[in-house]
Amino acid sequence: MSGRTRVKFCGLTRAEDVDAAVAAGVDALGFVLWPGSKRAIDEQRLEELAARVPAFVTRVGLFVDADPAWIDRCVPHLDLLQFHGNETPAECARFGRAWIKALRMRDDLDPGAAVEEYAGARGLLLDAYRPGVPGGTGETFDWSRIPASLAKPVILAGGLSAANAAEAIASVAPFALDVSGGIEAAPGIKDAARMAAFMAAVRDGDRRRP
Ligand SMILES: O=C(O)c1ccccc1N[C@@H]1O[C@H](COP(=O)(O)O)[C@@H](O)[C@H]1O
Repeated sequence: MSGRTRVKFCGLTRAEDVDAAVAAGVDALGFVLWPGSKRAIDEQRLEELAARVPAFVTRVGLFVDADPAWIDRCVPHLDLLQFHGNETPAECARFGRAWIKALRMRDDLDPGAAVEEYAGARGLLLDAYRPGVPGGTGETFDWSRIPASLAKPVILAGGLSAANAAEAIASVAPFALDVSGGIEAAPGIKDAARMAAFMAAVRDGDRRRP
C-alpha cells in the first residue's frame, strides 16, 4: 500500500496536547483506557478530550483485556477501538465500532497467521514485545520481521520518534505510524515541539517513500 503515511499520537491526557496534536496535522488520537498505564484517563476526561477533536481526526480508545461494560461506556466517545491484550476476534467485534488489533512481536509470532485470525480488523498494529508489559514500552523491534505484503494495513508502533520515523517509512512502508513515548516530555505529557518534529519527519519520509 503506498501514499501518505497516516499518523496516530497515543496516550493523550491533556486538552492542550489534543489541540497541539491537531494543529500539527495528526490523523488519529489515542486515549489509553487501561488503568494500569501512566497515561490512563477516566471516563470524564475521555468525554472532555474527545469533544475537542474535530471532524476527520479519528478518536481511538486503547483497551487491554477490559471489562466489556467499561468499553460500552467509552464507545460513544470513540471512532475506533484498539485492543492491546489477549482479546479474541469475537471479543474485539462485539461493540459495533471499527477496531484494530495490536500484536506484540514475540519471536514466535507470525503476522501472516494473525491477519487470517483477526479477519475483521481494520488494521494490525505491530509493537515491540516485552514480557509482562502490554505496550507503550518505548522499544523498537526488528522491522525486517514484517512481511513485505500483508493483507491488512500495517500500523507500526514501538519506540518511534522524529529520529527514526523516516527510516521506519523507508524500511516498512507502513499504512500508519503510532507513537506515544517519542513525543512526550513525561508519560502522558506530550511535547508540542516533539509532535511537530514527528510530523515533519513523516513528511520527509513520505517524500522518499518506496
Ligand atoms: O501507552 C501506554 O501506556 C500503553 C499501555 C498499554 C498498551 C499500549 C500502550 N501504548 C501503545 O504502545 C505503543 C508503543 O508506544 P511507544 O511509542 O513505544 O511509547 C503505541 O501503540 C501506544 O499506542
